Amino acid sequence: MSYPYVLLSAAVSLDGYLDDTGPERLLLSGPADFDRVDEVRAASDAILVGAGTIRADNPRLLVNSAERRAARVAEGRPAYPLKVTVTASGDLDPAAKFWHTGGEKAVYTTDAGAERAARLLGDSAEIVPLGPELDWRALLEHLYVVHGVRRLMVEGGGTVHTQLLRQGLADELQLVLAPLLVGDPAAPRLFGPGAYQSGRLRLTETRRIEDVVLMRYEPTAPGAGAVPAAADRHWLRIACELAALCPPSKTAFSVGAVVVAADGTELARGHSREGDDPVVHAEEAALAKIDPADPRLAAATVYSSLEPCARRASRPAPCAELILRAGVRRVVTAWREPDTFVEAADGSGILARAGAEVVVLPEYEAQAKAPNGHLVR
Ligand SMILES: NC(=O)C1=CN([C@@H]2O[C@H](COP(=O)(O)OP(=O)(O)OC[C@H]3O[C@@H](n4cnc5c(N)ncnc54)[C@H](OP(=O)(O)O)[C@@H]3O)[C@@H](O)[C@H]2O)C=CC1
Ligand SMILES: Nc1c(N[C@@H]2O[C@H](COP(=O)(O)O)[C@@H](O)[C@H]2O)[nH]c(=O)[nH]c1=O
Repeated sequence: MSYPYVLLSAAVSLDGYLDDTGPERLLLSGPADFDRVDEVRAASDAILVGAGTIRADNPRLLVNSAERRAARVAEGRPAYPLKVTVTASGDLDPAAKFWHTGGEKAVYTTDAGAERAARLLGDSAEIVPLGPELDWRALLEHLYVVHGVRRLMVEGGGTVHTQLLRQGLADELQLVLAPLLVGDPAAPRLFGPGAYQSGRLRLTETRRIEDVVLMRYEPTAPGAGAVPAAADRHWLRIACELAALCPPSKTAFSVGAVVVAADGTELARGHSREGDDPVVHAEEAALAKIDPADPRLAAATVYSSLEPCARRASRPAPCAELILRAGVRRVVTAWREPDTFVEAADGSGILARAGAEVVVLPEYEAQAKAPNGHLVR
């Protein structure tokens, strides 16, 4: 399953509101920040808002800068990103600006919502029913596969942001804090109550833009079980970057590994042949840096650019076994082991038979293979 990179964008008041309850849209951003938003839009393949935002704001969601549109066209992309909305009711005003400005539009909805939306909108948008309920993963996969969307900007509102963050589907948050207070409990909030992934997000940037502050965050908590979260991709990418640091070898793979606790805390990382050990494997090196009594291991995830090994000549225990002994029960990898050194190595089988979950994210296979090009076809 491949999804676009999902960027949640919003401006909030000091007391955490997205808007007030007045009839006009509350301008939290200033001119320079709206221009930054325009730039982020121009770098996106699609922009999504919930039906509530269409009803409340009547937005156009355009790339306003002619230069940015021209640059998109010069790159062979449409002048405007695809505009996307979600609705369960299908209650969409056909006169809203959303349908009459910009480029292509798509509506993701339920089977029941699709009927009403089709009746109201005619052919002004593609209408995609996703079953009795709207499944966000199915929506993201459809955008990726059918519309070729690789970068999705989500511009709210709170109902939509809350679901994507809770389900571990947001790769990045870009929040602007505006120096004003709304103070009305009936106003919409950025994130609603409920169960989110645990732990702290990673702050990647802060930037003053006139009188507002842009804060960029990345969720860090691994997914649970077989279901990948956006942070799983981040950590697997790090494992692949570590693989590129390995001293080259003609007789062993170059692999990187990271061990991450359920709350997104990195416990250790390692790569093949690191330090003075010419045969150490990435997972072995990473696990050796963690106290075996660390209680976080039981709910941790091991990210390994290559499937953990099943058999070893140079050491008594293969990495699949070391992972199980450490108590880890979730592994995310990019690439199943080819027959180069061991016939039918099946580290995933060893792990799965012992009750561990093995998640393969094939979109990172090329990156995991890159430092091993001389060993595989
Ligand atoms: N400051 C900022 O940066 C921003 C502020 N805003 C503000 O936020 C407010 C709107 O936020 P909010 O009311 O939360 O609305 P949303 O834009 O999040 O839209 C919510 C609607 O989207 C549809 N929807 C959401 N999730 C699902 C799902 N899982 N399945 C099916 N349909 C779904 C439903 O539509 P339906 O009811 O049709 O079934 C739902 O009522 C406005 O006041 C707006 O001004 C919005 C964006 C950015
Ligand atoms: N009020 C507000 C935002 N609101 C967002 O901007 C959308 C309007 O887009 P457009 O009609 O194209 O100008 C609106 O629907 C909502 O998603 N965004 C921000 O960055 N800062 C703000 O202060």
